[in-house]
Amino acid sequence: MSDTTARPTPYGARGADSTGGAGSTGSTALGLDSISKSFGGLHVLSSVTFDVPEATVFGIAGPNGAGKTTLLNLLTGFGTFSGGRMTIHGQDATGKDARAISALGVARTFQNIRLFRGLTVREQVEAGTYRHRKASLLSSLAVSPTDRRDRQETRAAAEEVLEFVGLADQADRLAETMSYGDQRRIEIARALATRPTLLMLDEPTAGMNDADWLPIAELLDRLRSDGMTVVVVEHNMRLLERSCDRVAVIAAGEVIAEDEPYTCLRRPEVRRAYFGK
Ligand SMILES: Nc1ncnc2c1ncn2[C@@H]1O[C@H](COP(=O)(O)OP(=O)(O)OP(=O)(O)O)[C@@H](O)[C@H]1O
Repeated sequence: MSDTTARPTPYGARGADSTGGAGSTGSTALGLDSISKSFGGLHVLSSVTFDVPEATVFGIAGPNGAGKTTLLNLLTGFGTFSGGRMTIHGQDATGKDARAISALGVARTFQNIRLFRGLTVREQVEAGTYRHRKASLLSSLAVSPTDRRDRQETRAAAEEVLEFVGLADQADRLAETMSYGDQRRIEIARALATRPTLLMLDEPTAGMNDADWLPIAELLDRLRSDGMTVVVVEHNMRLLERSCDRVAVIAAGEVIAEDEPYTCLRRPEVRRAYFGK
């Protein structure tokens, strides 16, 4: 793993170190070295090793039960490593909890949609800006004279993110009334509102039809153009091929292939893992 403190620009290329250009800087956003995880006697991950370069989209594929979500959980501070080492933007992040991982610039979405019931689209995203606000989440959601300025900043930040993901015109709708695809985009918007430099998405197109997943794929393209690093766990082969720079395939807890997507997904060992032949 390379050791670097270089940071990509946040989405929208507004970071102080912005070069205004797209594409990888050549340094490592996420480095995994021999990660393993067991639940009791059950070995779920064995010696998972790969590097994710900055400003790239990296796919993680594999059959059901392969260990993809377990890996994403470890990488975001949910659960303890049984072995191995992880770096984020060149810093050792092994064993850090979710709060510490978030402080390193990581945000994630979950396989099952986790939106707050009863909040509008805008409020869902405002909740994500909380990490950067002086006021508490509750007070920043309330309209009070004492924190009006903070409230305005929160609103502006949420609107900027909603514009970016194409949901600005839906901001005042209750999130639970939105389509499944839009709810997924709200989740991504909420993660982006934390201003991450490394975004991890767990099956962002699960259950979607073409009309829904293509906007997600286009969103990944724009995030990469703006310097974001994205790790995406996906079953959607078309998205993996279209949007990823590299893909790692995990089967039974081991990385069985890692390459650029077209080649990787056609390897015989990958076909065997998926189709048994
Ligand atoms: N907390 C846990 N305790 C025991 N076993 C677990 C736990 N979490 C996951 N597992 C097991 O680890 C294995 C990998 O599960 P995981 O959810 O990571 O797979 P996955 O590749 O994400 O699957 P899918 O594509 O279906 O979401 C499974 O056998 C699962 O039952």
